[in-house]
Amino acid sequence: MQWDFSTLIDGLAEDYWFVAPDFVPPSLCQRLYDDLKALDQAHVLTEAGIGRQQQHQLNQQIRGDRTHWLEGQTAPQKDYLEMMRQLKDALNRALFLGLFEYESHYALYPPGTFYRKHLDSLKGRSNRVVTTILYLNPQWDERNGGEMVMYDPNTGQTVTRVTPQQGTLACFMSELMPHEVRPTQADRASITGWFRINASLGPVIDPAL
Ligand SMILES: O=C(O)CCC(=O)C(=O)O
Ligand SMILES: [Fe+2]
Repeated sequence: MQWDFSTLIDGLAEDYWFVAPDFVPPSLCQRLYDDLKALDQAHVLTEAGIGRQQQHQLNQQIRGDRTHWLEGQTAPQKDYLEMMRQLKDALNRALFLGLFEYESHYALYPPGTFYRKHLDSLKGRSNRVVTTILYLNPQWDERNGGEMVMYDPNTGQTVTRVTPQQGTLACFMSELMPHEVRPTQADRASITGWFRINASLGPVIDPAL
């Protein structure tokens, strides 16, 4: 299947962010959602940490989700990673971003959890360039909260509030757009991913986690 990313690319180029409901078809979303639920039932999701490796520290005050890296072990993961591969190529062709790879994880926020306002990439310190988030819950009830709120980097004003409804894709420049996950009152399921540039130093390459 060939995906058309022209509206996404225009939005990203103009505003540094893009959000579209029903961007990913329900059939693929539902297969991903079932895949995530099966992983959760198998108790393989891990509590998310802040930072990597040595700096990795659990911090429930900042974020409360459980995650699992997508590595293409199942058919729906393969299909989604193929879609993101096409998006990477389209972004590189249109915007010359030099994106090198895509790392992504399932995330499950249990009731009462959130992710405080943050940037996905600190200037000059990370190689995450573009963030993508696909929401997986069918029929999200707005009374459950759990919106993703994005802020203007200059004014701090709210730019958009995104309901985590199945099929909605959000996309933004990782270094620029502060955002947060408001407290959720129901299990909230998504796939967060980052397109990265290659931060290789000499012969040592820097693979995705
Ligand atoms: O799930 C979301 O809406 C955002 C998640 C997020 O900000 C992150 O994982 O860095
Ligand atoms: Fe984030």
